[in-house]
Amino acid sequence: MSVLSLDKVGHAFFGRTILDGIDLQVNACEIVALVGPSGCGKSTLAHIAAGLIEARAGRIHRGYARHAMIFQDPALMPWATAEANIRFALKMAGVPRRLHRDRLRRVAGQVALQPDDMVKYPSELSGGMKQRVSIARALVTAPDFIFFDEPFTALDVALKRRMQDIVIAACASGDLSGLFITHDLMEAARVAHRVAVLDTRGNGILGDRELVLPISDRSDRWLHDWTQDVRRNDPAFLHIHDVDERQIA
Ligand SMILES: Nc1ncnc2c1ncn2[C@@H]1O[C@H](COP(=O)(O)OP(=O)(O)OP(=O)(O)O)[C@@H](O)[C@H]1O
Repeated sequence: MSVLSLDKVGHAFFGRTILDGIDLQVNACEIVALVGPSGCGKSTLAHIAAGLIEARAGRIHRGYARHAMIFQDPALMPWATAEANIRFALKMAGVPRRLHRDRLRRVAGQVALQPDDMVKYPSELSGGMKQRVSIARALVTAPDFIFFDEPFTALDVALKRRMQDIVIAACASGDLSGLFITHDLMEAARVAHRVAVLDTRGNGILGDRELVLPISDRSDRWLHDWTQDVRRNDPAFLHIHDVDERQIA
């Protein structure tokens, strides 16, 4: 059963078509990664799917109860501690105050934030710690769907891996579904059950591939072989590269 369904979605900015004829489904308890080169419209599509932008064309059906979003920029309130930032999400979600302490403790454990970290302000936290707070802020409201908009693109390789592990563990422990936007095929293969490819010019979904091996069983070797295989043998994936052209411009 699909919990998110995009039907012939299209969008334009100032008369320039960015997305056209996008059909995409995410099923219950499924993480779908959407890959494509920089500028092809992935973030715009995620924002449309999450309801932040109204699509110019097509239909969107959301069958989940509550969603959360994790962006590349953690966008924490600078005047509030890590704990206050996370607690704010609880208040916005209308979670009764008596449940806050328990929820905060649990989510801090999930993202490995220590009590010392929780009382720090964003300016006192490293990039990785800020992203942990942002993941905690998303998880604390107990969403059943998460939109990930290139959340780990700015992080170094080791940190990126740790963050992916947090996401993988969180998804495995709950009935979570999600749409994970990334231009990094290896990341997509690491966190998702299915990888869909957006056309370079946002002109439809070129194809998608199911990853049958359980996420917890995917070794680095397996991930490497899978990405090489789809790049070489699946026409939909031919234009996907691990390198983000913005970094080599
Ligand atoms: N608010 C906006 N106004 C005008 N043009 C926009 C706006 N947001 C995005 N665009 C344009 O739409 C196109 C798609 O942008 P989008 O950010 O969705 O792509 P992306 O695939 O997520 O790229 P990246 O991987 O670099 O984040 C780009 O050409 C971008 O310049």
